Formats: sequence, C-alpha cells, structure tokens
Amino acid sequence: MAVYTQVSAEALSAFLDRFDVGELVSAKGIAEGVENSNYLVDTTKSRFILTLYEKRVAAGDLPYFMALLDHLAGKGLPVPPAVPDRAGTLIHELEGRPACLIQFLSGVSVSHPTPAQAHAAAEAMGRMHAAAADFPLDRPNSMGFDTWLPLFERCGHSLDEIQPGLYDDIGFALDDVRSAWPGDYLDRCAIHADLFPDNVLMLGNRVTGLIDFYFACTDIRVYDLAVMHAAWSFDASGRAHDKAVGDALIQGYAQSFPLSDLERAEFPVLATGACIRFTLSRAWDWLNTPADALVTRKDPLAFWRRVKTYDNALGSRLRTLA
Ligand SMILES: Nc1ncnc2c1ncn2[C@@H]1O[C@H](COP(=O)(O)OP(=O)(O)O)[C@@H](O)[C@H]1O
Ligand SMILES: N[C@@H](CCOP(=O)(O)O)C(=O)O
Repeated sequence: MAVYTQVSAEALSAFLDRFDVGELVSAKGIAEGVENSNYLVDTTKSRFILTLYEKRVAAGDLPYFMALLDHLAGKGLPVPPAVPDRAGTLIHELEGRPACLIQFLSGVSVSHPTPAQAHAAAEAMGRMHAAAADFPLDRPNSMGFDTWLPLFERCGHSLDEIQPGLYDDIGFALDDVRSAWPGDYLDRCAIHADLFPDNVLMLGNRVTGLIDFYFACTDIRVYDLAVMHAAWSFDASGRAHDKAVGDALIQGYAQSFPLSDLERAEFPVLATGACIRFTLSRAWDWLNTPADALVTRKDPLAFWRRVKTYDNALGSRLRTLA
C-alpha cells in the first residue's frame, strides 16, 4: 500500500488551479509502490500521477531527479517528466509534503518477464544511458558501494535473526566484493539504479515507461545493467536463475549500448554487489519495520540466494586478482 498522506478533494482542486491542466474529475490512491504516496488524477484535459514524497526521498534531491527526467524525455525516452505549473515550477508542496504532478504513461509492469520483454527493457536502458551521456548534473549513489559496509555493520548480528549465520556469510561475500570491485576504469553516467520489473511499464513486448527514478545517481554505467540482471532473471524466491531472460537482457542492452570486454569481465562482481545492496537494504527494513506496518516488507533472502549464481564467476575473478 502506498498512500501515506491523504489529500482532500479541496486541496487537490486548489493545487490543480496552479496548472493549465483542466478541472479535477477524479483522484484515486495507487496501492503499488512503497516509497511515496501516489494518486492517479484525471482532469477534464488529461490523466496524471500526483506524487507526494515521503521521508525516504530527500526534498533536496528532487531537482536532480526532475532535471534528469526532463533531459531523458527531451531525447525521446519513455520517462515521465514533471508537469510545470503556469509559473514554470515543477516541485511544489501539498499537505505538508514536497509534491509533483507527473505525466501519466500507459502500460503495466510485468511480474514474470519473458526473454522478449527483458530484451526490450534492457534495450531501453541502453538508450537511456546513451541519452544520459551529456546530462550535466551529479548525484552520489546514496545506496552505492561505499555505503554497503556501514549498512552491514548497522544491521550487525541481528542479521542472524533473519537466517542463522547470515551475518558471517554476508561479511565474507562483502569482503570478496570489496577486494574485486572495479576502480575508476569503468565508464560512469547517470543511472536508474533500481530498474526492477515493477519500474518498467510495457504493452506486450513494447516498453512504454521507465519510472521511479528516485534512486537515480551517478555511478558505473554497467552496474545499472547488473542491478537489472539480478532483479529480472530469477524467480521470486531467488533460487532459480532464468538464463534465457539473463542472456536477453545482455543482448538487448548491447544492441543499444555496446559493452566492452572489460565491462563484461567485471559483470559478475557488479551483479554480486547489486545482490548484496538489495539484501542489505531489505534486511535493514525487515529488522526495523514492525510486522504489522502498512508497508509490505520485502524478503532479503530472495536477493541473498541470487549471490550463488554469480559466485563461480566472481571466484575466478578473485583468483586472477590474487
Ligand atoms: N508516470 C506514471 N505513469 C503511470 N503509472 C505510474 C507512473 N508513476 C507511477 N505509476 C504507478 O504508480 C505505482 C507506484 O509508483 P512508484 O514510483 O514505483 O512508487 P514508489 O516510489 O512509492 O515505489 C507504479 O507501480 C505504477 O503503477
Ligand atoms: N526495488 C527495491 C525496493 C525499492 O522500491 P521501489 O518500489 O521504489 O522500486 C527492492 O525490491 O528491494
């Protein structure tokens, strides 16, 4: 469920009066999502998403996210820019929260992507990276490589409440990833950093929307693809790897953005890092969200199990470094 802040019809009508978007017809809270409060808003002219940013999105980061969306949309990418009000303002305040009126995109997110859908989505990611090449702003990755060890330490031995021995197991894997993590030699650009299937809207095999840019940041470009590979090419439990989907992701991406030999060689360590990143963020939430909270806690072990799939390749990489 993701409507934390209620917006009254009166407040919404007054808010929409600032824009040239017609009159309010209806507004419904959207259940999907976990970070923000989202409403589907219909006016006499069009359909929009109203997002109120809750605590996990810092208001100070919104200008970066909105500038990136505007930049990508300007280059023809299917991303939803914020709609300016009559004064040209993109970021507002509503019910005490930062808020944006966002362009609505059609399509649905797929829960079990086929290889063809994975190919199309990764091809769109490659186009997004090509379009981001001249995006001038920077934002450090708030969930990047440097943050994993401190987050691991903050979770501490409570990790063993999730699964006995998990603290030691993640500690060893983190050591491996830290000793093999690529230095400054891989290209960096603005990346999405969370392009899970629920953040891609599709109609059949066509990508109609890349959404939820609220982890976007400057980081290693191919790390974005590694996150996508870890998120898309496994079953929900993280036990079964779907190689056809994984291969389709790599091929689809390479069709719009060529991968260098170095990027291919570093892929297993980047993907292991991605698995650890989502294991740790989910573990933190798991340990710190009451079981009866409105937000559904996501299973950290589903990402931890994925590490095994990348392990062999990472092991040989560590041996070549030794
Ligand atoms: N621009 C958009 N066009 C259409 N639907 C959207 C758009 N943005 C968000 N949604 C819908 O709202 C849901 C939650 O949005 P999301 O940004 O993923 O929320 P959260 O950041 O809270 O996780 C999405 O799953 C999608 O159904
Ligand atoms: N994709 C992350 C959680 C981030 O949530 P989102 O709804 O903003 O994509 C995960 O699955 O752990």
